[in-house]
Amino acid sequence: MPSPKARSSAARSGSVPCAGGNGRYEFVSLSRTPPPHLLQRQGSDPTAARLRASESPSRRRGSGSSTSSTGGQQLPEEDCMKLNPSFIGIALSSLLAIDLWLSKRLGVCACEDASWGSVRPLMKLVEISGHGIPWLAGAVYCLYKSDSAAGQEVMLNLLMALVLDLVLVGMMKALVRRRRPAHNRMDMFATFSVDGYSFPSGHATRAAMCARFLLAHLVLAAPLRVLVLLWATFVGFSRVLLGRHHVTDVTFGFLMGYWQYNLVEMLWLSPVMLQSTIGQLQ
Ligand SMILES: CC(C)=CCC/C(C)=C/COP(=O)(O)O
Repeated sequence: MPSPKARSSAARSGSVPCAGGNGRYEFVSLSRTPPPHLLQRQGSDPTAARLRASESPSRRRGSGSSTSSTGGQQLPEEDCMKLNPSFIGIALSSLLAIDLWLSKRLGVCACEDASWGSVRPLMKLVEISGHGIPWLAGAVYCLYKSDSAAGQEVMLNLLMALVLDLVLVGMMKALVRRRRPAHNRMDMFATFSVDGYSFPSGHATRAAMCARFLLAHLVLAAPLRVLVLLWATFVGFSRVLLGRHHVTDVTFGFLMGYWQYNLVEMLWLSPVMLQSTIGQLQ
């Protein structure tokens, strides 16, 4: 084994330890060509293979073939590329790291002992206001109580939008399978199995979609319109404060909910269409 002193001087000079044939470690400079006896051994050494793979692309291209052939052993080019992180890969992992860090810092109501733990009950009320069950129950109740055809049409489409949202978010969660933040306590009421996953936030999609729906189909005074927008924003923000979601889950949830409303408009069920569909079924 190399002494700590040897290890630190190796780190300074950019060299790495390699196991020699007699079991001892020898140091090879990354910037200089290794001696011939080490070149031969690198062919079967995984550390050396990793080093070759992380060589600069210009040096690899210089070999003029589709395989790397340092030390006499052929290494497929695609293997080298997998080990070489792309710019997009680095950008994505940096974004992910910032997301994790920010979400953890903002999760100030994640439990009672957290810095804003005392407002957790209030945040849970906001959570319920964006939950699927009160919205579904409210839409069914209004549909039942509505005595105008126009009112029934709007409520029927709100019901369709809410079901569509549950299906699309469920599919997306099952596809992405991102875990919820580690600091989340899974004490949410009435969840589906996919709600164990984090991406995207179902509350954020519902809040964005329902806000657009209400603003488009309910004649509301200006202060109420502002209140609807504030409610939707707060529902999304409370997901991160409660520690339920990462920031990116909520951001994507808002975008998805906004887009879902366009889909609802495209699929809009009109009484005429419903009557003709029912007529065709009979
Ligand atoms: C049981 C019904 C009808 C809906 C489930 C609603 C729910 C719990 C969604 C999860 O939301 P987040 O993804 O924002 O945590």
